[in-house]
Amino acid sequence: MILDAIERHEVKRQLRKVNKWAPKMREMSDEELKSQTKILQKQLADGKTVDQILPRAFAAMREADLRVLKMFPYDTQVMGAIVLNQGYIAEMKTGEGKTLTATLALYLNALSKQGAILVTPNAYLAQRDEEQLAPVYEWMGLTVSTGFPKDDPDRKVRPEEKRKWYNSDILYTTASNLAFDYLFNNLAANKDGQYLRPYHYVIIDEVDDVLLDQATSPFVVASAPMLQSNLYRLCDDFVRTLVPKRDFTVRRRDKAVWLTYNGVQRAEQYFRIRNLYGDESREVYRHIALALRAHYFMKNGHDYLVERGKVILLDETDGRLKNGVKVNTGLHQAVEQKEHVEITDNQKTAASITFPSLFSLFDKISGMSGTVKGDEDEFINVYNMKVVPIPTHKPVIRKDYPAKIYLTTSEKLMQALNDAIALHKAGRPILLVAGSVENSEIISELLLDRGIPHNVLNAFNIAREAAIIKDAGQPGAVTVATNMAGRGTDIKLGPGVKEKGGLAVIGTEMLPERVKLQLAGRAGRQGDPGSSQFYISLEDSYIAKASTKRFKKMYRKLVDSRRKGAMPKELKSPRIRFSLEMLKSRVADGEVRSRKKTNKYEVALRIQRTQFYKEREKLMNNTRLERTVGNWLSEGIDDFLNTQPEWTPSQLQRLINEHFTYKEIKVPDNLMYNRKELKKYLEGLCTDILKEKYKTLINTEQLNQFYRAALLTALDSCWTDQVNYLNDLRIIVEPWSLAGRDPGYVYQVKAFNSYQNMLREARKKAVDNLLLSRIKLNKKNQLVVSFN
Ligand SMILES: Nc1ncnc2c1ncn2[C@@H]1O[C@H](COP(=O)(O)OP(=O)(O)OP(=O)(O)O)[C@@H](O)[C@H]1O
Repeated sequence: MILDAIERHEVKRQLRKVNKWAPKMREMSDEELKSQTKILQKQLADGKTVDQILPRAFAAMREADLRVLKMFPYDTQVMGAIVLNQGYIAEMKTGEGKTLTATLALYLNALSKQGAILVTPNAYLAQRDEEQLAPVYEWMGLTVSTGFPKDDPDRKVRPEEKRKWYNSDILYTTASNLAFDYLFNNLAANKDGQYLRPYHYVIIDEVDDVLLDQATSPFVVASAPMLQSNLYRLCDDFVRTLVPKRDFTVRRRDKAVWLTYNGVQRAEQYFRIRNLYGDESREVYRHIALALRAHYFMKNGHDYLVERGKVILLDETDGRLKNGVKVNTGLHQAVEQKEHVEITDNQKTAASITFPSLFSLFDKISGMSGTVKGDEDEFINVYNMKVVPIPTHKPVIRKDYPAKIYLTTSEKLMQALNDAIALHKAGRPILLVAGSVENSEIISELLLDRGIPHNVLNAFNIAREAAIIKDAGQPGAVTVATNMAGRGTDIKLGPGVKEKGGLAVIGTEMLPERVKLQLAGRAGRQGDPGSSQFYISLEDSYIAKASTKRFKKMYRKLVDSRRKGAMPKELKSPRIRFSLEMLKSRVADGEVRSRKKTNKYEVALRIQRTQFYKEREKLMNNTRLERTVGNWLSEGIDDFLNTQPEWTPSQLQRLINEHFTYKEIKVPDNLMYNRKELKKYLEGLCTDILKEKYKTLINTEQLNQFYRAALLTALDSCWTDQVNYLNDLRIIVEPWSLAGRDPGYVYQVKAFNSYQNMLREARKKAVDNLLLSRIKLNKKNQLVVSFN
């Protein structure tokens, strides 16, 4: 509390300073105002700190916002921006104008010419914000860009173009584009393929979505397809024979499912294996776990769609299609098997990163959102970010009615529809929110039956999103949407709508608290009137997923009384309301636990990734690799020789033909078969083979190029295996808890050892690449290397 007070005091002190500058900025001509950018940049160059120039910079940008965008950031918005500059989270209610708030903090932090990035949860918002705000940044002499092609998001982009984006002073992008670019930048074969500069400052818009809700899905870059495993089919068949409870246990709250003793025995019989938990059955166990997850946690129309023979995953929090996200390697394939569609190639993970790891790479990170209340502790503990609440500019007058609860889905929908239609007849625009794509279509049909014209916004018609939102605030407009129309969507009210009571948000499903608040927040923005009303049934999927024995008992009792007829449709008992609250908080706790678990696992990967990328970067920038090559060869040879205590001539011959040269080599008869002599001989052999290769090359630059390609290829392929191993390891260590051991601990030990092994493997692979590769020059005298 005391800290909060100090914080508030500091924010107010800065705000006063900004306001003091305001009249001076107002008097300036446009040219004088624009020249502030150069003046402030010079002040920074002369040694002033960002905090010292904040008042003048904010005041200048604020005046620019007024002149160019015709909006003057309110005091509350300046306060929000001060918090953003401190590297904290500004908690600003929905509709308070976070988009405009960010302009101040981005401008200030871009002045040092190291780049300032604003991350939004989806491309629609990034593009909308960039287009709206580019005029003011450019007016002030800064460059701005989006971090993806605006014409066609799927267009392949060359490194030069990306470099231009990332060199802009200000960049608007999505967290997933940022993650992919980071991974690809670090997979580049040479400097020309890279485009990133060190990360400086980032504002994460809707920070709870990015750092909490999406914290557990890793972003994955895939490489060569793995051999398709028929284990998907076998395990799918097997899982269909299992009986819940007897053979396996499902714990929905943290999405865990495991075989019981009985289930393990059945598996061992079915697959004719001795020990399901043994190393040799690792893959069988993993595929059974995947099949169980596909069957018990992934629901068609909710978690994924099957469209034209393809399974497409849906984002749980915002109902959008997930691009490139794999929930867990292999789950996608397990779902495809369950749905009997063609199984896509399961690709090997070449690189992967989670958002928390990605953002830990920035010098300064800040965030904003309207729904961070209740998660302050997690932000402080995990990210060291304080949450600072910002007052609203005008009081919020939106009416949030308590949820109406029903027994069945159809009762709930009928009531929601009746109420919606009444409001529609009164001329208010309605946003009718469905819990899934499937339900949005059902609601749409019901509306059609009643002759109510409306728009539908779901993952199927994302292309029309901007147009649909534009109409959504007109008098009498009805928009049916999944929770895609949540975060960030700004519905502008049409003429006369305020007088009629503003936008009415009608939710038709029980939702996690933050998603619900975001949806309600589409109405009553900027002090406008508006309302929100949610309709819940005890059959909602949120409830089904989290239900307990006690809850189910209560449900059955209610069904009984309903049969007897004596019950009103709306359930008003405080006990039911209370049980639902309990259920909600249990789900939230489960999510916190699951994030903790993921973060714990991610730590090992994060440390290894940083270390690996550092090594890789060093190799890539080294222009004289002879010494490194010499060391790697020497270590690689040691590793080969260490694989057995004694060597016979025929074994040595085989080693040479497998890893050194395909040619017939005559090993001298007088060679002593001890380690020292063998190593000396093999090193000599390496030198000869390499010398032979050099003859093809024309200069030392080409030699270095060859070395680099050989070593990087070796490192990358071993790293790919390592990332896949770590991914699999998460599932594999789970049964250790049955043996009373902490799976997290087992994971860390195994992960650490495997990194050392990977480095050794890379040395050996490098020997192969250096010696067994074929090199030639093409017609333009460029080097062409082919590895096996
Ligand atoms: N200072 C201002 N003066 C006038 N209008 C403003 C001002 N600031 C914001 N607005 C308007 O308020 C509306 C809401 O702003 P915005 O969409 O940025 O809110 P938000 O805080 O991002 O909401 P959400 O939490 O839903 O993402 C927009 O229409 C914007 O143009």
